[in-house]
Amino acid sequence: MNAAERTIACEDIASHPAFQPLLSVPGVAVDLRYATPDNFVGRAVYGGLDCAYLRREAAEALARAADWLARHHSGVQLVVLDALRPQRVQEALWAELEGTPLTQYLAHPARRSIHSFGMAVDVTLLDAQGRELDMGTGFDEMTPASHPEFEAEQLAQGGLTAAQLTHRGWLRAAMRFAGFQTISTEWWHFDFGDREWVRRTLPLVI
Ligand SMILES: C[C@@H](N)C(=O)N[C@H](C)C(=O)O
Ligand SMILES: [Zn+2]
Repeated sequence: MNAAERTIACEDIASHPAFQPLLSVPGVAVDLRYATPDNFVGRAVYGGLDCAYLRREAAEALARAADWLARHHSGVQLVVLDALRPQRVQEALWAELEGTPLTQYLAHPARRSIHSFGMAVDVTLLDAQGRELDMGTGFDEMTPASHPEFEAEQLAQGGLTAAQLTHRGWLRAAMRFAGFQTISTEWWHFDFGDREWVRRTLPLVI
């Protein structure tokens, strides 16, 4: 397969059989922050693009995570903050942070984000009233308190509370049950499948 065959234009996703709309995933709310100015860039970076999709296998896994939550924490629901993110948007996000230490919170566009294959998702939890559960930091808050790897230290130092870590634990348990993997720097980010396999094998959405 050559490079052109291994890319899909975001504009063609709606009719592509490998992708599933997020709105069809049962038990999951959708609030794509990069489609609004409520993100670290401060403007809607998706423009007119419809990015509310995941690859089918990741969407099915998200439905399993939602089902696990419904069974274990009644009234608590997943809300998707970002999912499929075309390569052009990853490049725009990178340009915002380039030259700063905050690039540690982004996949380099040349290496490819798992989001750009439709195999990563940013999620948090809503309570029964539709309010976000307190996770200690907000989505894309690029500070040590957002790092799962520092949670024990943050708890000991009073930077995070036990309740906040309990909420993160519910989210992580649901997502891991469904087959997602965590990363060390962002509590909200989950990848589906082996990252290197995804990068080697799946078509990039541009
Ligand atoms: C920017 C942030 N929300 C994110 O998704 N980071 C990961 C690591 C990525 O860029 O793939
Ligand atoms: Zn992410």
